[in-house]
Amino acid sequence: MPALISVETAVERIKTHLPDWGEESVDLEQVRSGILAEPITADRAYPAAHRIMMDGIALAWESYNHDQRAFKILGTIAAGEPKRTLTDPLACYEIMTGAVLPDGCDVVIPYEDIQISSEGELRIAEIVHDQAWQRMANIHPQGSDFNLSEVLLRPGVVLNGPAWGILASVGKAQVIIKRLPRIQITATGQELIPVHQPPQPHQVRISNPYALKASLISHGFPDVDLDYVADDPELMTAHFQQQTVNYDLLIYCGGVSKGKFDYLPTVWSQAGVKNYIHGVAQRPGKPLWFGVDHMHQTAVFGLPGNPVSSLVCLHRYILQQRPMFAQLTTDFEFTKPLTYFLPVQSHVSSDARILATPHPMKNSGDFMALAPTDGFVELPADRAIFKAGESFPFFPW
Ligand SMILES: Nc1nc2c(c(=O)[nH]1)N[C@H]1C(S)=C(S)[C@@H](COP(=O)(O)OP(=O)(O)OC[C@H]3O[C@@H](n4cnc5c(N)ncnc54)[C@H](O)[C@@H]3O)O[C@H]1N2
Ligand code: MOO
Ligand SMILES: [Mg+2]
Repeated sequence: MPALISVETAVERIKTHLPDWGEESVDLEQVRSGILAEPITADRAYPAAHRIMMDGIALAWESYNHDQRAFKILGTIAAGEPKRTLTDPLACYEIMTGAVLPDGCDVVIPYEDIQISSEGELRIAEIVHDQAWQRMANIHPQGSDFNLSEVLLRPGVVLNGPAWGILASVGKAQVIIKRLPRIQITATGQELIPVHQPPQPHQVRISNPYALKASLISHGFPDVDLDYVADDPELMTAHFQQQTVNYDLLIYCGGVSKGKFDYLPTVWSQAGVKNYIHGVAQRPGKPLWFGVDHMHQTAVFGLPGNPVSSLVCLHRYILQQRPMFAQLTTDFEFTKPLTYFLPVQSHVSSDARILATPHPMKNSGDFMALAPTDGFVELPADRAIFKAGESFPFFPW
């Protein structure tokens, strides 16, 4: 293993060398998570016409302003009808939320403030609660949200609920997004057995791939397959050569440290993968390996096999989460010159601070210690004492 690099250098190298997996067009009907890859502009003014905001009556504000309070009702206008015209300023239309304001009208009085009476065919709306309405009250003016061609969403935004609603509103039936990587997670290790088999004392059930896949899915990477390869350089080489063609991101766990059976770094190098990281000054996760098979545009991560190490490395380096900040609730000490990823249980205080209670694990194989936690904080390498009340980057699971 070469000299250890810092967490910041590792993050920078990944950012620099991670392949660009291009773009793809998705159908609006396939709504899913993703990153927008094109600018989205307003296809017309929003709203496209003066839009009614309250069910009630539409009339000429000048008449109201001249103290007229009773208006003959000429008809009823629903949302979805083309624009009408009020020619008699002493009259009004009943009108519904979402309808287009008729020409000749410039105020809407809600039903709550009027009374309607009938004399034969004639129907009269009388304003009974006067709220000193201004011109255009209860009307959402044309173009008051956005003008034609204004940029609504920029490339790079995360497609969340509001974004998909905007895409639908502007008629984007097809949208260009960043292509998500096809991901395979491969477990390695002679000691591993499938989950449904009873383990002997020298065996452990394969658990890392399930934890990693769950985190990938919950952070917007749905396309994840699982696999296993034995600790055998020939099998590992064959596995890599086959899978680098099928996937964009190959995540292996285990087999990247200094052991006699940690073959993967050699296997990858001999298969032409350019190595950018092997060893980061951090705990857990020190033996982290990262490289790129430039011929196939495949990113290759070797996550250290200890379960807490692989999960922390996935979150810190592959998911590229933007951290929040959280305050420690108790003092914590870690004296080695390594960045320390400390599992924490978080909660939000009544004054809107995220509080992080440390749940240190005994070692990086102690996966069960993560049960009460919901993420980890990153404690810098150049300090040993971390005080209650201090804030640090917080990465939720
Ligand atoms: N001489 C040294 N030894 C070790 C060093 C070192 O710097 N010098 N680093 C240690 C650290 S730190 C870690 S972390 C581990 C990482 O080792 P590997 O990536 O080679 O992982 P393995 O040896 O294959 O496994 C380690 C441990 O994790 C368990 N494991 C692996 N895969 C799974 C899985 N899919 N599900 C559940 N558990 C898994 C495995 O059984 C081992 O117990 O190396 C240290 N050694
Ligand atoms: O860093 Mo290893 O990940 O301590 O167990
Ligand atoms: Mg090992």
